[in-house]
Amino acid sequence: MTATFDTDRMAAVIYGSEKLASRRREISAAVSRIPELHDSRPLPFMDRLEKVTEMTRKLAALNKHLPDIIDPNDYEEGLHLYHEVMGMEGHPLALHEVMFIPGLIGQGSDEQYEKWLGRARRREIIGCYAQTELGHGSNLRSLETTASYDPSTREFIIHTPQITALKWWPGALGKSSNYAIVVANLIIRDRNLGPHPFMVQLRDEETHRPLQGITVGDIGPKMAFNGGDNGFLGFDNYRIPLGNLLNRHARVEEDGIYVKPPHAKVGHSAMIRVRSHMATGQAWLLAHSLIIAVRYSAVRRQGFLEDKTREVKILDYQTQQYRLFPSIARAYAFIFCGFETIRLYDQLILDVNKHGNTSGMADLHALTSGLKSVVTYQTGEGIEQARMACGGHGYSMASYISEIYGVAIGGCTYEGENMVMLLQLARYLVKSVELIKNGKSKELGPMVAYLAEPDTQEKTPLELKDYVKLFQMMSKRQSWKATERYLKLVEGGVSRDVAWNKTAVELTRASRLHTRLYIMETFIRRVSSIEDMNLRMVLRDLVNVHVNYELLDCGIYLHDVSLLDSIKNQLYSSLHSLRPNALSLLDSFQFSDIQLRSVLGRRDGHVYENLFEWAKSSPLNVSDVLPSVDRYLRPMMEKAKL
Ligand SMILES: CCCCCCCCCCCCCCC/C=C/C(=O)SCCNC(=O)CCNC(=O)[C@H](O)C(C)(C)COP(=O)(O)OP(=O)(O)OC[C@H]1O[C@@H](n2cnc3c(N)ncnc32)[C@H](O)[C@@H]1OP(=O)(O)O
Ligand SMILES: Cc1cc2nc3c(=O)[nH]c(=O)nc-3n(C[C@H](O)[C@H](O)[C@H](O)COP(=O)(O)OP(=O)(O)OC[C@H]3O[C@@H](n4cnc5c(N)ncnc54)[C@H](O)[C@@H]3O)c2cc1C
Repeated sequence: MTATFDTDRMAAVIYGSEKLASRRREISAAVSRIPELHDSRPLPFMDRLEKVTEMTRKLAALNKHLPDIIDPNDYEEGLHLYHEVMGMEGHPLALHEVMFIPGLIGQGSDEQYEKWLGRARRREIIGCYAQTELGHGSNLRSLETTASYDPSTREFIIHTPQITALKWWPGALGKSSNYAIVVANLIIRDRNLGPHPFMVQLRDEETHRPLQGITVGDIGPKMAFNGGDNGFLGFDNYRIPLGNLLNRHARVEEDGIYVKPPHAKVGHSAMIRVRSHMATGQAWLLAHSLIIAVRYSAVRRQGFLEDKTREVKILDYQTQQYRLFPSIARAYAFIFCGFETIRLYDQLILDVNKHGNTSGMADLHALTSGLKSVVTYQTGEGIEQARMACGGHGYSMASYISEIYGVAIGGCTYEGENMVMLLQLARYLVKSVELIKNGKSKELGPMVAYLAEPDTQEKTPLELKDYVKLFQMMSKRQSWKATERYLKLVEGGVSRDVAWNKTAVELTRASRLHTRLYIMETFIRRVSSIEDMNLRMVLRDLVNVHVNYELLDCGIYLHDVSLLDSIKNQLYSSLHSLRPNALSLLDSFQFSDIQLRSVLGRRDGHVYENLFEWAKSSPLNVSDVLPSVDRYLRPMMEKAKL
């Protein structure tokens, strides 16, 4: 089937500009010409140590070739080059670019930039972000690592009081990093001033051996990210200079006077940054799995429809389309709302760092808390459907989908466990409803203004604005329902914390609906702004799949469920309309075969030949008879014959 649009033009929409889309193609082509940058053999055949070694080898090779391939100051080009060469299984710089440098930029003073930023950017030093501990990840107020100020030497003494205080999980901490931003409780004269970020050297810059007073290592294999070295870290009264508290916002004077930051949570900026970027990151992961599944579904033939002389492509089955197409729509929706969220984050950082204006922090915190939770969960769902859509071959590592799944669902946990983050957004929604109840609707931010709208009669949606209206109504009702349930318990004498816990499931439902509404609205807004009519029409088909699917999926929140019948019919017809363009919508992401690392999803479509070659290359097939057969199996069978 031929598509009705040009994939290069769609790539420009996906990546935000024609220039970046074409630079991505050039970068992929450049990488394909440099064998040193390719995996030396398929990653799924490697054990953990081999993977870590392979990632480190490629990283060093990449560092060498990088200036010939990209403009080192261009973040987007760099990101693409990294994804192409390093893939998604982790590497020594994984946290350096994502949290260490941004953490330093967000929290460090100009003087501290002078000291560490250039060195970090040149990769003279490698850093990570060490916050989570063995005993606590979500509840930052209970972190146990301390940084006690000693005015006599103008030093902080960093200490791990017990095993639960060991830092645990930080990416690239175990074996690669020689520096870390360590989040520890600042203690001055026995007063605990809460978690603050400190720049800490962990290893000797010459020998790479841990410094005296530091215990550091790898935490072992994980569901994914096994090319990376997530680590543990302990401190035994380890001293660092006063100047190592990252002090753009909070300061300690030499005599121990504490100067507090303009907002209590301004030190969380590195986390907010990652959360703001997660919607686009997860969209790429979802798109990775979908292109594998859709390419395969366009090759695989199984069973018959009308024509009994030729089996049908499995992509023509309505169930296959229902399984895959709503996720294609979500991948696009996540990208568009992701870009919008990144813009909001960039604006906030400018406001905070340049003008000391922190007024936008609560809004962005609420938004990104909900967004990271909904997007990671739905991405996981979509990838798992993509795997099942490939039948048995999806289960093989040749598809690479299980690796993508493992990486993606890590996002449900890191940067704030999803339930915990949904409850953060819920605090914002409850406060908003309380404002309305107290006659202060004018104080509502634009994203929650709909919570004050009166209920109207539900009617079959005909235009996109009708879908938005219905979604707003469902979301509003759930926010009100959850808030009223919570307030009733409080009014009945239950403590706020217990009342909150007794309402928590309803609160998370409200957060999900609010976030899904935001995703839907940004998707519609972006598609409506596209000038190229050809592209806009295709994306409009995708939006149709999205709005109908989302509404059906949330149908239990409607009062009049009879509406669902017509929505179902609209969904089935929009799936059918999308079929000719489904593959090209994913080809528009322009992932190279090198980047995809999937035998099943290669561009050439020679699925069976490629699978057979892959199987033959299995290390188990190096000899016809394995030593384990000689050692155990044959003697066992011989014995049975006696
Ligand atoms: C193309 C190919 C693609 C390939 C892609 C490959 C992708 C792979 C990507 C890999 C990247 C991997 C990177 C992973 C890195 C992971 C790193 C980490 O996980 S770092 C550790 C992260 N940890 C967390 O996120 C911890 C979660 N917990 C918290 O954030 C907080 O504790 C909390 C938000 C749950 C609560 O905060 P707390 O400080 O305890 O606040 P209070 O309860 O006291 O609340 C008071 C008040 O403040 C508000 N609040 C909280 N945080 C913020 C904030 N940041 N900004 C503004 N306001 C905030 C909170 O809501 C309360 O408000 P109130 O008005 O009182 O209701
Ligand atoms: C792949 C990966 C990479 C990571 N990288 C880093 C890193 O680079 N640096 C770093 O510092 N950390 C990192 N982490 C750690 C990560 O940030 C934490 O695991 C995460 O914040 C969750 O904390 P936790 O593990 O303590 O879970 P817990 O908080 O113990 O969660 C366990 C369960 O308890 C529930 N729960 C907890 N609190 C509440 C509550 N208040 N209300 C309701 N339910 C609750 C949760 O919903 C969850 O179901 C990484 C983790 C992973 C998986």
